[in-house]
Amino acid sequence: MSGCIHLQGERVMNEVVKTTDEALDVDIPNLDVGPYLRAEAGALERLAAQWRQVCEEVGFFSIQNHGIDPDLIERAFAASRRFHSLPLERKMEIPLDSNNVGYMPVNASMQRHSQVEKARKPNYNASFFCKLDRGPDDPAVKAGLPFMGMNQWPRDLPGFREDVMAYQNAVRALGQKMLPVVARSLDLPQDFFAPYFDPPQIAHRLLHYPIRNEAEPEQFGTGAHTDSGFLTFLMQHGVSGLQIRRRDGTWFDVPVLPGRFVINTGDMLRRWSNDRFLSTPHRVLNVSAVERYSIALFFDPNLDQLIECLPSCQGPDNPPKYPPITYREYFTNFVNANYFHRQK
Ligand SMILES: O=C(O)CCC(=O)C(=O)O
Ligand SMILES: [Fe+2]
Repeated sequence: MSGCIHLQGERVMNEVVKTTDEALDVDIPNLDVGPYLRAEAGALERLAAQWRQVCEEVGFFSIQNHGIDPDLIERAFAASRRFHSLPLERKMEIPLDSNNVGYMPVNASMQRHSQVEKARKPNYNASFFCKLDRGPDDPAVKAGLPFMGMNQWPRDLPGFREDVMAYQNAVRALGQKMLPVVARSLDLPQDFFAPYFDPPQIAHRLLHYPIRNEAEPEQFGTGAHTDSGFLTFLMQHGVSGLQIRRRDGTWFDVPVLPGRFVINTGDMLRRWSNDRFLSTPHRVLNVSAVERYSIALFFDPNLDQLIECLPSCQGPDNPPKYPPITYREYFTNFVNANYFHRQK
């Protein structure tokens, strides 16, 4: 199987990918980021060319040789299992708050922001959300800036915060390292994105998909949607369920790729790039007989930066399609539409 995955990655790289449908016949494309991270000569430009192709044609891909310690990943999943195994009352001591951090039980959100298809049922996943771990003296916390407050941590769960934050810090650092690749893939100077991610807006989500009631049709763990931001780094853990929509409207089952991150590009990058990069619809259906765990880290621009059509994605024949917007405005609309606690 892994040979097959590798060959598929090469096929996608060596031939021109024509459509999402063709690209998604066996696997999502895979990019080896190792040579770039080792600073090998020419690796940045080679990776940027591959990155451009998969973002223009598929919007979803995996990466290998990303340098994140497998033990750290295991510890993060162990922490997630320990948290989600707590009694509901314990988890509800830290309910998802106005900054969108804390615990959200099943059936407490619905993909209403999505243009993909009309959501008919709430999402059947429970999630622990956290962001950058700001302290009480952080200027953003003191100023009460929305979505930039302090995290809510469960009591009496030794090591949970440490393991979750170690994972977040590692993936965040990887996100920062990918910025020059995204910049070069869009024909921009390497350091173009740096000021927009100083610091980034992080949403870190430990997802738990309980076993589904098979009698319930359309009981999606996560309904069809596109992600709101820039890059999503997803780690699955043994159990599949993620599906990507092909252009013909059929759904492709993403295999579980041990140790590899699945990366997808989100709405803000699509808009920033004047629709050059995709924000591909996806959903989760846990058809297995076991619970599913995944960890999503949304690596997004600073909320207060103005996102204006990139200079390399416009021209006389290709005027900007969207007015400038802050990520704060876009994200606030997204959260208000999708999360029930925002409607109270
Ligand atoms: O759990 C997954 O595999 C995907 C989750 C997802 O798409 C999301 O949280 O936006
Ligand atoms: Fe998503």
